[in-house]
Amino acid sequence: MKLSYLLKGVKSARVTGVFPRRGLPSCNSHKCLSTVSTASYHGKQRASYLPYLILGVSAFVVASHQTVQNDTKRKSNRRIIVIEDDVDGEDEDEDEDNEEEETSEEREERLEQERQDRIKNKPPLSQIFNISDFEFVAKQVLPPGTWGYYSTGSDDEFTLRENHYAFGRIFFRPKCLVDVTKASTESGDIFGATFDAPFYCTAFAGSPMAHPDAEKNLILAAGNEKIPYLVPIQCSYPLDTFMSFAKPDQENFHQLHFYTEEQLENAPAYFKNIEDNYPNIKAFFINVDLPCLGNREKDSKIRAALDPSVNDGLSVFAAPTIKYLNLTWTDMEKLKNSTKIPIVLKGVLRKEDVLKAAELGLGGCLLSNHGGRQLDFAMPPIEILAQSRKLLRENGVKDEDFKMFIDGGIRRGSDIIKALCLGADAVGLGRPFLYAMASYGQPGVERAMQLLKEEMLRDMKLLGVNSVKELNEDMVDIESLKFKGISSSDILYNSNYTNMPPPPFTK
Ligand SMILES: Cc1cc2nc3c(=O)[nH]c(=O)nc-3n(C[C@H](O)[C@H](O)[C@H](O)COP(=O)(O)O)c2cc1C
Repeated sequence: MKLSYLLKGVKSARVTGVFPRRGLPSCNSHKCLSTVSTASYHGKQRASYLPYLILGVSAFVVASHQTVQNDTKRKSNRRIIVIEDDVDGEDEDEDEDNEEEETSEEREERLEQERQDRIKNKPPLSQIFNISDFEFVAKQVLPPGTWGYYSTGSDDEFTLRENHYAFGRIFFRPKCLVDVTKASTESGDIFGATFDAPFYCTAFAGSPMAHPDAEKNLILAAGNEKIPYLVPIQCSYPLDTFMSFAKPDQENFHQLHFYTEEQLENAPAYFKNIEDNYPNIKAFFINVDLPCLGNREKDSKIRAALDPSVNDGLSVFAAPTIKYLNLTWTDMEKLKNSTKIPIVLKGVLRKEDVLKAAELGLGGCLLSNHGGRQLDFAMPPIEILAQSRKLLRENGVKDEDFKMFIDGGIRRGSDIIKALCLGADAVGLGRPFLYAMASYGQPGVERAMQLLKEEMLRDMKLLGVNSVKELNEDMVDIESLKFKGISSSDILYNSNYTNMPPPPFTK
């Protein structure tokens, strides 16, 4: 294997999709994502990485030699081949020469061609076994600028990682000898609706960069799988067109945020329109986590590395200048009094605010840190959930009177079950469905939903429960939940452990 190959890794390309039809800044020039020079970026890094890499690999070879004599020769030979290839530098020089000769247009074309090849040769859906597989494929087929926008967290991304890792600190206490032949993932009652499973596709901007049909994939897949979709206010279709894609009996939620005082003043009229014309929208989820935008540094860095002159389109998402309306509890009370549809606060991050929302008579809270994209070091929602239900119950708020949702880092059926055990009525997933859509369109989103249902059902049976109603705190051990950032590593075990292979590309 050659160093040049290792360093090239994921290649970049020009964006081919269109950005929003409506409501969002246009990116039709594609310049914002005409990324282009991942290779030259990597190229620049090469010179400085090379000595370290050689030193590192050499040290590894020496260490292996001392510890495992018998096996050393074979192993080190393999490693040395890597080094010799690189130290020898023939291919490397050749590559560099080629790069020097290549104009930026040629490079752009080559990178785009390479991405198109990956799109053509992507693994069939039948090779996708879990949500991480979708992520792997999306990372390969999306232009790097788009990938950066989707995958970024804020600042150093502690919260982004903790969202997911927190689930790894909860363990199950399964019951044995239970008849689970009738187990079902069907949700409980959520604002008068029931679904095939208690998870939903959450609201996110930027779908048109993933697929030309954008959010249409999501609402159709959600309808076929009987899963709720949190229809985003930043949808790239006008609301009436978009809702016409839904099945007549398909029930959904609607996410809202406000940019201006005028929009806030017009909210009652907007609510009335929904009440009169879209009775299948069962709740409004209003953002309370957007007094300003988080510092999505990875996104900015990737774009800057790709093209320092880029200053339009997508950058507006990460720009500190974008202004949302600074809502307060007083606004929320007025909003609540202006509609019959239950209001859920999206982005609550402390149990005291959950109680306040319940006392205000709101419909529920969605514990969310925006997928780690707003305040870094905000707590993982699953941990706040464990505290919040307890506080609500202590204050006499019945579970059925106040709905709890969480999102962020949920990637497995077991994560969904853990959240239900700790008092969630349903959980939201964002990037998983975004990546499934980017890689495979509507069938991908449906497959992602099916996988989660299958995982949920299997785990419920293994837990010894038949329905989501039976999932409660007694089924989990959360002793370690509060110990954030701690990971134990069994080096011996890990050195023998083989990583799960990613889904194979056909070429
Ligand atoms: C690319 C992207 C765009 C998003 N845009 C919005 C948005 O416009 N409004 C909103 O309320 N949340 C938005 N979110 C946050 C999601 O609603 C949700 O909180 C988050 O994705 C959950 O984390 P997960 O991606 O780990 O599942 C966005 C998330 C992503 C990844």
